[in-house]
Amino acid sequence: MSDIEDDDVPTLIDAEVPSTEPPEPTVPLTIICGFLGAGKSTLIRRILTEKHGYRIAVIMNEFGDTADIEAKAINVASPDDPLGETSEEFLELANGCLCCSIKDLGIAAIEKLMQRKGAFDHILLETTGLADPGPIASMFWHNEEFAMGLGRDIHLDGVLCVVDAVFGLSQMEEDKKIEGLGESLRQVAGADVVLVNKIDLASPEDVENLEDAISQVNPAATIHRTVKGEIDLGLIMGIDAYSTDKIPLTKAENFVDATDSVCNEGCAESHHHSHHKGSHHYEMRGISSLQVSCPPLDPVHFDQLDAWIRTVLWECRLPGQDSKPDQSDKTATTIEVLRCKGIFTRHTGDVYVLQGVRNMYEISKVEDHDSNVGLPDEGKLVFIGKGLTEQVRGSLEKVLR
Ligand SMILES: Nc1nc2c(ncn2[C@@H]2O[C@H](COP(=O)(O)OP(=O)(O)OP(=O)(O)O)[C@@H](O)[C@H]2O)c(=O)[nH]1
Repeated sequence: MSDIEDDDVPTLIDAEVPSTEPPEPTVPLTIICGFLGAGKSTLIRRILTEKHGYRIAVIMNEFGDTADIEAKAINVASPDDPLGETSEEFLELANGCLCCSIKDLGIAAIEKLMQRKGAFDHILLETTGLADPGPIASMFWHNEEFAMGLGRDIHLDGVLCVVDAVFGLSQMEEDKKIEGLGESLRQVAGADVVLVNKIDLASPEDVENLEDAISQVNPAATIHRTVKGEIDLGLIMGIDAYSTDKIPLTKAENFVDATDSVCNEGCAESHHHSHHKGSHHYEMRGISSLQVSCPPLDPVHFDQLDAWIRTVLWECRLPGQDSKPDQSDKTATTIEVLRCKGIFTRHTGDVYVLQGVRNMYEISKVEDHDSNVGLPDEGKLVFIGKGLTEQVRGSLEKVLR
């Protein structure tokens, strides 16, 4: 007889078998910001009324004119509210879009919208003309609270900024504040896609100058020219600008030539602003960008890059610098990164993507990249923000080589 007691007989433990079901897809969310009067409402009105085949939920601060104009087309559908007392919160439109009005960007309102998940495929979130999209973007990206809740249903697809082709340049130039940066520059800096709208009212030369200024502030944004927000919605939605597990097409293009812009006015070719090529440091009114080539990184250099980003984003200083510049020293510049992106390889050949919004960032390996998406010969890192001087560039280049 065995001396193993019954109790000792190993029993099978119910191990949690990983589900083979693919995770539920999350709904992409695009933040729309724009200069005052640039044409945000016009774009949104178009989206809410035209037959385009997309089921989009648009969240706006107030219905305003949009709802008045579309009142006849609106079918207020609220089974729980036959009297329509709360009908101003959700309106289902004839073209399949859902219009939602919220007074603030509180998570609760968006949660309410998500109860209608399945009724739409994409969310557009309009901000007021003066909003800095950065804090809103970070609310939807890598925020622990968000990840536990709404993050299971929503992912940030991109930030779209509408700029007035006529007044945009002067708005950007005038928009300097004694302390910090003006909102128009923050909007351009934080955008993944910029619509230069009202090009029917501006000369081609003025449009080019404006696009140059936009590229100076944000070389990684894709620029499209529009009249009355007329654009293929596929160019502004589903761009996956914050993805860390694949390389979005737009981004790869941007990294190959960050100053290309595409015209939607029947103009087939991209516009090249060749005088910026080869330049790696741009500056406009305190806000600037750094674009640095990145060779394949061995483990030491990879760790150095990670530590560099951590120090710059979290401590607003360069590694090796004791502390952030003394606030009373007017000549010293504090570093403030608003957005960073990058694609690079490690010495093993694995491709990595860097994504960052303000002080949050992620470096992740691209598991399965589409070989059709051309990678640049060398990796590229782009930082957009304040105080990104030549000294900062030198410091970054030093840790990479
Ligand atoms: N000529 C021309 N007018 C335009 C174009 N886009 C918008 N407009 C007009 O410009 C004015 C302002 O447009 P809106 O769409 O209200 O601008 P907005 O960005 O929503 O404005 P705010 O919310 O007040 O900041 C309106 O009278 C529009 O009809 C365009 O491409 N060309």
